[in-house]
Amino acid sequence: MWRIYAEYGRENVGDAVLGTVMALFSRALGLVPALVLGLAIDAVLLGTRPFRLPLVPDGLIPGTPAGQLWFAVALLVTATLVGAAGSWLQSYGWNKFAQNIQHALRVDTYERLQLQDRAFFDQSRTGELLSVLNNDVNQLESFLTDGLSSALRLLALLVGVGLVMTVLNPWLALVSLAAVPVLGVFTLLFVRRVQPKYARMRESVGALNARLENNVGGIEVIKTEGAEAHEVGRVRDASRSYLDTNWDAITTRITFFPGLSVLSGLSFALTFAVGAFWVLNGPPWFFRGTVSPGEFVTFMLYTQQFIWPLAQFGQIVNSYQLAKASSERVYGLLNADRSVRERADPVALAEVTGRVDYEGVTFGYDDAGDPGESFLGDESVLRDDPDDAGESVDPVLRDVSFTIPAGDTLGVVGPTGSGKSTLVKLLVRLYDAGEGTVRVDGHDVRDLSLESLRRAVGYVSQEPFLFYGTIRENIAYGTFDATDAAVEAAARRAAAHEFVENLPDGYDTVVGERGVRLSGGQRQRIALARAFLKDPAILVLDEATSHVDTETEAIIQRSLREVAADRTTIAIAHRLSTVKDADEILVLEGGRVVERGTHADLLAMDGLYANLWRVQAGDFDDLPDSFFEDAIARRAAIEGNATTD
Ligand SMILES: Nc1ncnc2c1ncn2[C@@H]1O[C@H](COP(=O)(O)OP(=O)(O)OP(=O)(O)O)[C@@H](O)[C@H]1O
Repeated sequence: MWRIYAEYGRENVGDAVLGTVMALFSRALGLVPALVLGLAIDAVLLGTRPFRLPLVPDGLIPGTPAGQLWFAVALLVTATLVGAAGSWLQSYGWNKFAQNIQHALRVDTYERLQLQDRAFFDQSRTGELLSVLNNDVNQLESFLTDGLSSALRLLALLVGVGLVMTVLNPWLALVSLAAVPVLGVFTLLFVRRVQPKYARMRESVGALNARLENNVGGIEVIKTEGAEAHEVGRVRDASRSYLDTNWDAITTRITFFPGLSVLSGLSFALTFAVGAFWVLNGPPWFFRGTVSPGEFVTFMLYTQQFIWPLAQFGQIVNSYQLAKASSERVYGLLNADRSVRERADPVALAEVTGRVDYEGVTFGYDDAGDPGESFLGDESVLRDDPDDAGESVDPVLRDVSFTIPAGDTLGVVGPTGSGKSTLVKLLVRLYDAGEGTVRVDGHDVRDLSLESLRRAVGYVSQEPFLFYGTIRENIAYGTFDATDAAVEAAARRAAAHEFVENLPDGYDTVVGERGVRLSGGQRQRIALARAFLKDPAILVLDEATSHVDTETEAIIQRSLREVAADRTTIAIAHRLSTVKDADEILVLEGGRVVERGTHADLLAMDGLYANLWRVQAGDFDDLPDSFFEDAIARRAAIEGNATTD
């Protein structure tokens, strides 16, 4: 928590100083009424001491009792009004301080989150991340606004009122101040008990958010599977877990506050008893001196000002503990380690020719960061099944080597789960290869600046993501300064222009969250248009046309021939006709390159590719029995693998 003050407080220190000065000022003014009241009783009503006030010249004080009374009233009113203005400025300063810090922290945390590698997101639950970015950052508000200012006010009180009380009557002050160490010990006990409870409570908020976010995202499956009751049960469990952890913290907290009040009340009663005895019978025990009724009233009012805020100390400690639990989660995210990092002095690719080399590349998803480590520590609820954490899985790519000369097209085919998508994810460094090297234009991708690497590569994934917004915004995503004409030209190439034109608002049609208002094939064409508009040196198409009908695909293929003519292209496809004209085709099986060559070479080899080609041509009769046996074995291997993932 203190780190937040150190790192973010500096820029907003002016607001904090304003808040603090005003807090102390209004607190000091708060001392005036009691002093004036006690003086008025003794000087005006009882006439036992002269009407004199510290810091006020005697010349200003009226000589008659009536004048003194009105003077006292005027002082009371002025102190109240000026105190209120001071307290407004205090709130203004501290609220501004808190809001600005939260804003900066939220943006920094998001920026840091964006830098995380893909493996981090694979291991994290979206709802949990949102919970940290939102709930935990917001949770800091109460302490940032009030915590430090209240603590400072309290300190000023302890010192200020304590001093005044000591000056007024040191013996009686001793009786009142005796409560301080007792309350301190009591508070310490509370902190020890409540701190782990708050940490658990914040975790269960995260888990509940993750569950809710997951369910809203998966609403279609929930409905089509008729799983509503099942999901209500799971949400109930997550909510119950939050309720239980929160209730546990609440019961501790609600015992603490009355406990503090009792201790404060006892201390107040003790001071009253000793003081009243003193007024009536003279000093008790070894105490010395006299106490007038007016002094006694002043003293009791100060004691009240001193004791009850001490009880409020509990509130500060409580909001500190809550904020601490949240700040630990925020810093957990800010400090989370990354495996994909940029070198200190990365090479920026300027003129990209587009040569790509893979050299002995081996990769397994357990290379991509230890799934057992979470940014929230061991007790994280990020993983559904923590027992699986850290389990080693077989490499997904094994010793893969190939070269794509600049401007060539590489087709990648192979059975499902053979590692095709993984292969291209290493090119854009969504993950880093465990062994071996991936090079672009002769540079190891790990030496390149991520910005220049990703600018050089246009990547259309299997399930493209569209943002909530218009079609135009989605196509121009990443090429934010594109003109409308360029957007339209890219859409034409991706065979998207016609359907976009037929939408009610054309390019200004809002696609809904994740593009839900479009069909899968339409989404793919928007993503293709996005890549065409980016005009990268290397184009990666991962099943980029799998959802479009064959007729539309033919149109896209015609454009692609033109688009791919002068740039390096990697095309992954199940539909072999898509890659038939590639300069080279790699056939992956179980993460290994098992065949390579042109379409004609591969047919001539009469291996896996030739058999897959027969399958797609519908020539099942020409397939050897070994093809089916291998396919069944492959399925079993993939499914076996999936259960250990
Ligand atoms: N994020 C991930 N974490 C762990 N394992 C993964 C992850 N993504 C993929 N895998 C596993 O890696 C293997 C290869 O997956 P990949 O997506 O590269 O295959 P693919 O050949 O592209 O399959 P498809 O043709 O079905 O798209 C699969 O066994 C898959 O279960």
